[in-house]
Amino acid sequence: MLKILFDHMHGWARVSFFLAPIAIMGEALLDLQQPTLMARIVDVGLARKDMTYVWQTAILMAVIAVAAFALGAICNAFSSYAALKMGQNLRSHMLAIALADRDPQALKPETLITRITNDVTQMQTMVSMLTRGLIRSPMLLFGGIVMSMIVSPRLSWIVLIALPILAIYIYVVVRRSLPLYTAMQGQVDVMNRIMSENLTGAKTIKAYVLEDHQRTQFNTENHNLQQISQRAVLATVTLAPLIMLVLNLAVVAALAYGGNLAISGSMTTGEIMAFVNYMIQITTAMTNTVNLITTFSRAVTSSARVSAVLAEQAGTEATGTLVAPADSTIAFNHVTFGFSKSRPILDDINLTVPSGQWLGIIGSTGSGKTTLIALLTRLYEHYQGSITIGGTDIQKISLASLHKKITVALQNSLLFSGTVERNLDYGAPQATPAQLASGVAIASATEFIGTDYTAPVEEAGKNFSGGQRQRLNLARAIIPDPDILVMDDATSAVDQETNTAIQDALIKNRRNRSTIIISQRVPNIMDCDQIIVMQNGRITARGTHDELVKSSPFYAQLVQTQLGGEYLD
Ligand SMILES: Nc1ncnc2c1ncn2[C@@H]1O[C@H](COP(=O)(O)OP(=O)(O)OP(=O)(O)O)[C@@H](O)[C@H]1O
Repeated sequence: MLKILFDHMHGWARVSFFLAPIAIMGEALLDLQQPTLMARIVDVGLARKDMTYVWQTAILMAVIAVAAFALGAICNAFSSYAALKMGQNLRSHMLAIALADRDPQALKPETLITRITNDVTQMQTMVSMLTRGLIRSPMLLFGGIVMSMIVSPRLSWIVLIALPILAIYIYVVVRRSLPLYTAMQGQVDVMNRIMSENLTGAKTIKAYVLEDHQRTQFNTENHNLQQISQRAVLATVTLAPLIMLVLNLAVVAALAYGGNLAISGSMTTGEIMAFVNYMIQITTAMTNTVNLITTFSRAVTSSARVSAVLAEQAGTEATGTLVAPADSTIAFNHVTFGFSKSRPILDDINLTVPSGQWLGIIGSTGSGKTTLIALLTRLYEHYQGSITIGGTDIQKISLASLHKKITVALQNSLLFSGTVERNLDYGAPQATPAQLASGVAIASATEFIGTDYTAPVEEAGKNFSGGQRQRLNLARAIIPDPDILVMDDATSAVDQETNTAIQDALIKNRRNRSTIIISQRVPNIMDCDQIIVMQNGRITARGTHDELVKSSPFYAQLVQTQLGGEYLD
């Protein structure tokens, strides 16, 4: 955990982290002087009726109080700065890892959100408390014990009885409550997942009239959270009152026994007052230590969850520094890939798409078409065989250069909230108005967005229909003018007429661009230079449309179903 903290504190934040405890040490030392000075006012000043001594000591106490205040404030400022900077850096780092993660399944959004917000906040609280409390509380605790014994050695048995009782009780409570707090954090993750499913899937839930089912599921988990929280709270509910009870009993014992000693003349009033004050300091320090232990343990759980995210970095550090070659020939050489070792999703794929050619991919659902593109864009890298572009292994090409060369329009690409323009120039911030207009026209999006690109886009583009969203996505992929354009079922929700218009516009503007079209619609791919048929992770047939209708029963069947018998002749 400390490594995570240090790694995310730089410059002044790190200096502040070390200066804060020094300041608080000064504050604690000064605080420890006050009860002794108070005793002197009573025992020396008041007893001798020496008002000069009383005033001098009182002024000294006031100066010490102001100095302690200043040191406390300095410590707070330093520790807050260190905590805020650490949190800021850690959050940015985690988000960068999440964005760079090329396996979107690895980091689940709902747990990621709790980790970036809640868990980092826990760690920030711990940095503040660590710098303040880790030094101050033990100093006040042990300093208070030592000082109380020096000031009133005859009352020290009260401390020696009270403190072990408290220490044992605190140990038992903390041991019982810590696992419950850890379980609470896990349950918050579950709640976040259900909340996010309910909110994002609201339409589906309504369509299937599943409101009651979802409500029951939510209420069950909500009840579980309440139960765990209740058990955690119950485990600690007696702690603070017990500390107060022991303190009060100790004070009563000090007054009773100390009073006796005072009457017999073997102890002074000031010594009793100082002892009582030290007892208050000791119990306050104990309460703070308990809070520190709870915060610390929560932060330990949080840091384990945060470090699981940071560990993803090992898998996300992109290799490759080369610039993508000008030649766009794509080659898959004996590529085999699976999410688990037992089940290959792509099995010995061999494929060449010469520069500037069009490739059509058709096949059964789940046959690995999208995965093929995921490999080409380096979303997953643990495959056997090699993939090259222009003869260069794609793993040697920098991600930035690769993604400039290839753009992908997916079936369900996300639109970001903002304006149409912000979405269109996402991959090409320098695009000119003419380039934007050209991309929009090719994607047949002009009819519904017109030429005013300042129109608003709501969260996830929900103020557009499915087909309109796809056309905006397609425009976004075309605007950077990539050498290789991939369309993965990118027009599946678009009506037939618009689909044909898009096909025609793509052909008209093809220049020398390689294009890969994944589609279940034969008309979308039938004019491609090469078509591959995929089934169960393998390429089972390849050729032109005319060749495939003869050689592939699967393809011929699709043509028969979608276009009718005359296309088979
Ligand atoms: N992240 C993942 N983890 C585990 N399995 C996955 C993952 N992504 C895809 N798969 C599995 O890989 C197989 C191929 O999926 P892929 O999306 O490539 O198929 P597809 O041919 O594009 O299908 P469709 O036409 O339905 O879009 C499927 O069986 C799918 O269940």
